[in-house]
Amino acid sequence: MSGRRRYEPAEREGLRAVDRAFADVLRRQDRARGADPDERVLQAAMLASFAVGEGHAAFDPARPQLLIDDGREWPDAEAWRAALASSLWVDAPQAEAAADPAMPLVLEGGLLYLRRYREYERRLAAGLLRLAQSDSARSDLSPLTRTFVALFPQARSGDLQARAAALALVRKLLFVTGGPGTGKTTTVARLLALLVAQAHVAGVETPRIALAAPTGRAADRMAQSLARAVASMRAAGIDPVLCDALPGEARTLHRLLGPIGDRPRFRHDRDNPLPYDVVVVDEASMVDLPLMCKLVEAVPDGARLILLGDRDQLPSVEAGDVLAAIVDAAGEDDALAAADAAALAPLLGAPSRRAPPANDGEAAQRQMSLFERPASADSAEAAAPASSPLSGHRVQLRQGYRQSQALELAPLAEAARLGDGERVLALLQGGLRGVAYHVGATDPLATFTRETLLAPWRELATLADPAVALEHAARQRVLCALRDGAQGAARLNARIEEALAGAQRETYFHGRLLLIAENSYRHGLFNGDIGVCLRDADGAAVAWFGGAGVRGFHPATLPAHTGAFAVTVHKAQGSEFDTVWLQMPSADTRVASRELIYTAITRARSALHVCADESVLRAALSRHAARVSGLAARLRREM
Ligand SMILES: Nc1ncnc2c1ncn2[C@@H]1O[C@H](COP(=O)(O)OP(=O)(O)OP(=O)(O)O)[C@@H](O)[C@H]1O
Repeated sequence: MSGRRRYEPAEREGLRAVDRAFADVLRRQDRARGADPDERVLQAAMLASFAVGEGHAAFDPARPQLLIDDGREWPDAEAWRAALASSLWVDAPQAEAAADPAMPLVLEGGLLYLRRYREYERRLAAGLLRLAQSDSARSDLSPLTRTFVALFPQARSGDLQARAAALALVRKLLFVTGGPGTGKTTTVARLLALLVAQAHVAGVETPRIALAAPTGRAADRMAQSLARAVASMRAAGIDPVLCDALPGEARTLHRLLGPIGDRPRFRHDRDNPLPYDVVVVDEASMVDLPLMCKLVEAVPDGARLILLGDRDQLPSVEAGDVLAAIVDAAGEDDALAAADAAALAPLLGAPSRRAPPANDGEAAQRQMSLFERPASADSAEAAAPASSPLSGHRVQLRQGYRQSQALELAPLAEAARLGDGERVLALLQGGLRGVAYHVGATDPLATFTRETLLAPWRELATLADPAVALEHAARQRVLCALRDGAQGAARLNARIEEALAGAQRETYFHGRLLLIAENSYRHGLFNGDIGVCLRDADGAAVAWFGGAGVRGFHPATLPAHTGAFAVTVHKAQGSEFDTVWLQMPSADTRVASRELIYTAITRARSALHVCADESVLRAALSRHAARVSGLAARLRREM
């Protein structure tokens, strides 16, 4: 949304003024109509408001400690829910019905929602189920076999990338998930070429394809990765007609949906859907509940939505843990259902020769499930649960392909993903190529690391060419768990600036890195965009940004921005850097989680420095960035 800033994590243990004001309004209205306010209801109302600020979709009366963990006594969850159920402020609509707009709160599935967020969740679930239930009519896929084999030579040996692409032919809704470098973009390039080929075989128009991502930076990366994937398809001899049909640019989701000034509504919605046949969204873990709802509603009937992402990354800063909820609803298992296996057999390989005739139902099912198991690492998987409408809509890519000679990241990322603190510490202490562990370090500017940290930025300050400086600007970042505090991004950034340019520095000194903190369509600058300040020959400061060409701005005209030598891990989502310094706080904080550490370390391309106390790392790795949400239950139709 133009002009809106993203909330960043701060160490905050108390309700906000806005949460108290909400309860005060309800209290005054209770009194105005002569009723005695029920303090348990008002307290829950405050917590429901606070919960949204903390990234939850709702407040769970059984888990108030997720929000405020100061040892206080809380009401009994069932008694609390009973009080809420009898309150005039709380609606309890049927699962698929809209809540009463006169009621500010909704109690559903044991969770207390602000009505607006309950509606986002309900509408999102309805939108996803609409797409999931409108799968393509089954057609004979044999005419695509030759193209498919050219695109996926490993298809018949259980290649999950091939499976994802094949499923896209029969699904209107598909989630392709996997860690960094597992080939999500590569798969999508090939999958899109396959969809184009399918249209050509069917004699229908080439599908209109849109690529989008939550931030400008992520959209740029998506476009670049896709361009590389298309170049490698051309080199492999894929039909140039298919390659030419793929889009060359990716947009932010806001741009795709079409903002209307600063209003929260978009030009494209259910009544005015997007003019595309295929919409692909990268970095889906960063998309929050309201935006995902608006996106899904804007996808027209009959069009495809393909979401790419890594569910182990931090959830969106704002409310909702949407990708994780979707993946939970789809089930961890991605074995092919029998009907899909049969439909995709011309591409992925025929069912076993021992397969019985198709009319032998039960036996066919048994035989098919032998065939369906992927030949890869997942052969131990159980059959896909048939219960969820989303099962069979997700493929999890598991093999990492991005090899770095310099950085041995994979075992560390895997241990962090699993929250295995002992293994992470053993790996860090044992020494991994490209990884430096500064045990107990609370300050990357301390003498023994100071010059290593500052050297790349001192070099940046010697550059004059904006394009070269911008390329250099992406090389190194300090990533912090928090924005505030001694090890927070704000203070560290200021100290790095002082170390580079002195206490008396000008605000826009030569070589200063900038981070845009809000979307501005007027400038074509977006939350998360990184720029660099350079002084021209006359000493005037110009802030340079990449994206659609190299563009210079007078710093005074920029939208809200901060320094960018040190940023929060949240702000770094969707970006990669040659060198990452992860600075953990000196004491444990509930903001630090395994998802935060996993996200931070997987931003590194060739070098990683970890500055952390062992106990802080252990505590963070033992914690999930848990979010309260009813989305998975709604998608499984359990709510
Ligand atoms: N099947 C494959 N065989 C060989 N190399 C592959 C394969 N799939 C992907 N790669 C290579 O692995 C690298 C990472 O691929 P890609 O960018 O598609 O991954 P990604 O999952 O989209 O990464 P990210 O999470 O960073 O966006 C690329 O260099 C790509 O060429």
